[in-house]
Amino acid sequence: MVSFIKEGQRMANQNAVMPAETINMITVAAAVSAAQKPPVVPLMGGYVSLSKKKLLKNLEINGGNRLNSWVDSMRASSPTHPSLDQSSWILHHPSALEMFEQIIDASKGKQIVMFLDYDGTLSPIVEDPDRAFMSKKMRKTVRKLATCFPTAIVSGRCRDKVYNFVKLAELYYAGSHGMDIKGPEKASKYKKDSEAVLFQPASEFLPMIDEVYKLLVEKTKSTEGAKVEHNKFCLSVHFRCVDEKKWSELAQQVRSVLKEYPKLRLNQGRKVLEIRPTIKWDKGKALEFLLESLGFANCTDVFPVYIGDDRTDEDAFKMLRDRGQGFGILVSKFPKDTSASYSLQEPHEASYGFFGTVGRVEATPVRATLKKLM
Ligand SMILES: O=P(O)(O)OC[C@H]1O[C@H](O[C@H]2O[C@H](CO)[C@@H](O)[C@H](O)[C@H]2O)[C@H](O)[C@@H](O)[C@@H]1O
Repeated sequence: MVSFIKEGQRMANQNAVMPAETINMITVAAAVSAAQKPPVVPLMGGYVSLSKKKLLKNLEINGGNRLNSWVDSMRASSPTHPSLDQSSWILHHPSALEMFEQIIDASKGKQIVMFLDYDGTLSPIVEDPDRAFMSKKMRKTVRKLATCFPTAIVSGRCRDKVYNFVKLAELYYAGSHGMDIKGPEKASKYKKDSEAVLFQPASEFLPMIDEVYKLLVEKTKSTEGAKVEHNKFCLSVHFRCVDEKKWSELAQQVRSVLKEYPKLRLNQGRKVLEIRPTIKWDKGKALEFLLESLGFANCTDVFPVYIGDDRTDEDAFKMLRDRGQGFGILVSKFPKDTSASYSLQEPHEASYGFFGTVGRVEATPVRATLKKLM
């Protein structure tokens, strides 16, 4: 475990952290810029690339009004505001179900490792974040999948909470956007050594996160429908049940608290603002860390598959592209700029379609091997 921790710390500290403001500005400006442009067909699976200078200029054009930018960007990324052409997009991000044979061909002779986001991927998006339950059928499918491949859940949620939804002890869990990673309690058939995995690169931020949580709860209580969720190493401020006319007000409340905490940064998700430490760690780094702890650090015979629906999943999709291994699948009914290679329309497509098919393909040789042994 010690070696994983050291390696993880090295990975977390490797690059100087960009000042929180710069990161925020770039994130926001990218979204605003994309929303302002006419429909763009993304390059094969890639982001529309914008220079940093251009992004900052876009921010100036918006009068430096970062609050409205967050709100605009939240509207723009909401499925009710699609900005890309559906038919061109699907050509570049074909359905993972339809491309199943090609995907399986590409993974031949390699160890598939599955990474699954939770909200919007394994569970449907619902109004109350505490009631985003996963169906029994989905749980059964994920359980089956984990008997075939090493499987990890990678979520923005606090690890305990996501575990309570999924309830499968045999999985790896990366909560708080990958800042809280834990391996299965029981020995895993996939792990080459017996050391348990536990990695928390942002533990020094716990007192600050607790403090900001209390301040945010107090500050936002006047906004009807606002909800602050404590995700251990990060926080979520939910906009979903707030009247859209009040979104700017809520964003302003969040900003007024956050401006006193330059070591925390803000990202925008699905009708949510997510607050997290400015360490250089995200779902992509978590994916890399998990591959390493499973013994696949410099392997060419590993085939990671990451399925997710949100902006934060893009870090993992991009990591796979950069490594040139496996691929990402974006769960979305609507076209979005993405580094994922394939798409699925709904969470249930992921479960009953794609996972089920992968499970069946892998189960055949497993069964045959067992028969030989008996
Ligand atoms: O990384 P994820 O597992 O996708 O977590 C991202 C956020 O998911 C949750 O919020 C989203 O789902 C809620 C329930 O369906 C929905 O009400 C909300 O509007 C969505 O943003 C979770 O509550 C957040 O804490 C996570 O950051």
